[in-house]
Amino acid sequence: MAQENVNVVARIRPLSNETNDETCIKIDPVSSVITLTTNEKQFHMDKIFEQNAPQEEIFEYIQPIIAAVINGIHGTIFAYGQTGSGKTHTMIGSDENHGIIPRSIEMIFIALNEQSKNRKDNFKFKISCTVLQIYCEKTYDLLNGNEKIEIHSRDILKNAKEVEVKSSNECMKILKCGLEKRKVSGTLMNETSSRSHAILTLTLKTEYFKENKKHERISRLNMVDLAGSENRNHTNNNKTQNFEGANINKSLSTLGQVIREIINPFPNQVISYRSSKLTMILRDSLGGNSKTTVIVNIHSNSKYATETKSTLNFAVNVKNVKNTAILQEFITSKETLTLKAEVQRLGGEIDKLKTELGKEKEINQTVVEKVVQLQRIVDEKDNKINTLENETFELEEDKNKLELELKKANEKQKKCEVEIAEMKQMINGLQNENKQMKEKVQALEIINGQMKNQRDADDNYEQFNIDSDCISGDINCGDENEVPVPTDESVPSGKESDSKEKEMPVPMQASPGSTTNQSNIMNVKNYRLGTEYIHGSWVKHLYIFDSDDKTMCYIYTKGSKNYFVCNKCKQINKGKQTAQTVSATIASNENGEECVKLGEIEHVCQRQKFPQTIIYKPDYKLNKEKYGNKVDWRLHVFDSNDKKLYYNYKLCYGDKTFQCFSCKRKNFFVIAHLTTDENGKECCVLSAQKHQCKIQKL
Ligand SMILES: Nc1ncnc2c1ncn2[C@@H]1O[C@H](COP(=O)(O)OP(=O)(O)OP(=O)(O)O)[C@@H](O)[C@H]1O
Repeated sequence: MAQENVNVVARIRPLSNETNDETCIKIDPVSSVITLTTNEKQFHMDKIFEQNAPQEEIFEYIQPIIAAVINGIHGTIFAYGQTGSGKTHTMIGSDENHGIIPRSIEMIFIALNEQSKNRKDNFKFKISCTVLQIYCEKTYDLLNGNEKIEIHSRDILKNAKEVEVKSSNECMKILKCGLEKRKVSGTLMNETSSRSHAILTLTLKTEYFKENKKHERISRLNMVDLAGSENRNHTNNNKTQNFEGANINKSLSTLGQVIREIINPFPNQVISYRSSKLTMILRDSLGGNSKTTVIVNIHSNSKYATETKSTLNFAVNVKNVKNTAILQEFITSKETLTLKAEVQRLGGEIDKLKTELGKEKEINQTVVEKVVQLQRIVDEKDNKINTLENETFELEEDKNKLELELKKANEKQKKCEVEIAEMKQMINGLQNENKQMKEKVQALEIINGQMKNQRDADDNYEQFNIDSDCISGDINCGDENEVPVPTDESVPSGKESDSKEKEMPVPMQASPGSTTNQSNIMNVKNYRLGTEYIHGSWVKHLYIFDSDDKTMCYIYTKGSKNYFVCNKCKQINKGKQTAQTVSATIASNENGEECVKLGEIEHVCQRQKFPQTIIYKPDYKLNKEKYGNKVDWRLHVFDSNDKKLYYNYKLCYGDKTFQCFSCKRKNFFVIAHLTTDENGKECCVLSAQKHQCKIQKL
């Protein structure tokens, strides 16, 4: 890879029709030397095209570069010179007189099409173009709506729009279209002065197969029409044009500086390509991988001698720049190609999958959004449920409170009902007591009447003898015929018998059980005449009471005549004649008062409790109760005060005799009878025996 210098061509434009039309240079076309007449300084060129040199001649000279590009080597052609010196004329020309660019394009298409047609190595080519302009140090893409772009330091055209072109005409159309947007304005020096640097780049991609290997060549041809340097003394520009001119000069000055650095580098010099956009773009063209031809356009009027000198200095400098143009060919084996194709196919599949993944992502996104939406709804429902639960909880608390209050109220009501029931019972009890008291009063009145009658009857009192047969008899077995059944006249009411001990008449004089031989005469309050229900009949009795504790002392049963026999003694002394004198008689004393006269025989039998109790409804209750499969009659006797169950009797001995359920085994005689008293009133007569079993609750 040999280095070669940048090829520098000078093109002298025809003199303008200005007053001073003398030239400031002398040309030696053979030695390609230009001499400045002002100082006789010589400038060596590679080629000099004089004023009348036609466009074809210029193009013919630069053709080798175009050919190199066609063959895979980068090439650059750019025109440098003062404003109005013929740069655009040289590079682009006119429709009638094409410059280098259209001719190069035409040549490239002709050559490649010909190769494509004639070669047998499967030759193919592809051409694309970009058109940029640098205006006031900013880069614009003329094929993309003159959009401003940034130059990429490594891949210059990375951000530029690259348009594939199939023919030279198409390419020229696109080129023209782009260049129409180029910044151009009329100046004193040039009616159509370019105010920007225009860079057209053609990228050629060719390929062919040789020995089963693919040969790919990628080369670029940069064709640059620079904006012209300006001398203010000659331009008479407006403010904008002056500003543009200053920028152009600065840019060209940087180009000159970079060239000087390339040809005269300091040790470890870093070439300042990055100092301007133009030098960045021309980096490969100056000191890099490119064949480069610089056309310096010279306006040779002596008036522009300074500009010409500057241009010639630039030409001399750039001529010293060395480039190393390398063939841009890439050879690929068949296997690599297969692999590349596979990679490409896989890349396609990856793209496809990416697209599908994108869709799936979209779907997932939608699902996620829906899930989020549903979650939001669930959260809202949860909140509502929580609120309702709280309300339910509060309502339940209220309900519990109310139930508690209701329960208390019910209990209070029950208590009140119980109290009312108790009050009613109490009232009933009191009413019963009242009734009983009334009955008692009535009975006492009857007794009083009877006593009065008795007193009258006993006025002719006669002494009696006790019937021994009667005494020896058993009350349970045989004397019932002899015992007179109580009558209305002789028997006090059952209620009287039911009287409690505290209500019993209190003895006034002699104590029962006295051992004196004298007959004991007792006042009326110490005895009472009554009846006792024995074995289905009422037996007349005489009760004699203790004076101290008011309990009954002795009980006498009506004898056969007008006297009474001690019922107890009769049993104790069964079969003995000693009991015959234990008798009592109702009589009158010497004062005419009713009294009881006891027999003279010592009375030794034990004292007895009041023998029986007569109870009226509702102090007892007859119930039909079921015990297992049996139906049984029960008699419940109640306390007269609180109506609690007193004793529980079970039916036995016929349909009207009941035996205590609790003490029936202990005491055979604890029985009750349902009967009528001597007044025909329904009543219950409790056993004469002492009832010792426990009082039961109902
Ligand atoms: N060799 C030439 N033969 C005939 N006419 C020429 C030649 N060179 C330049 N001209 C004419 O001179 C005028 C200015 O030329 P041109 O626009 O190419 O200059 P320029 O260097 O591009 O100027 P600027 O830098 O201001 O754009 C044009 O009218 C052009 O036709």
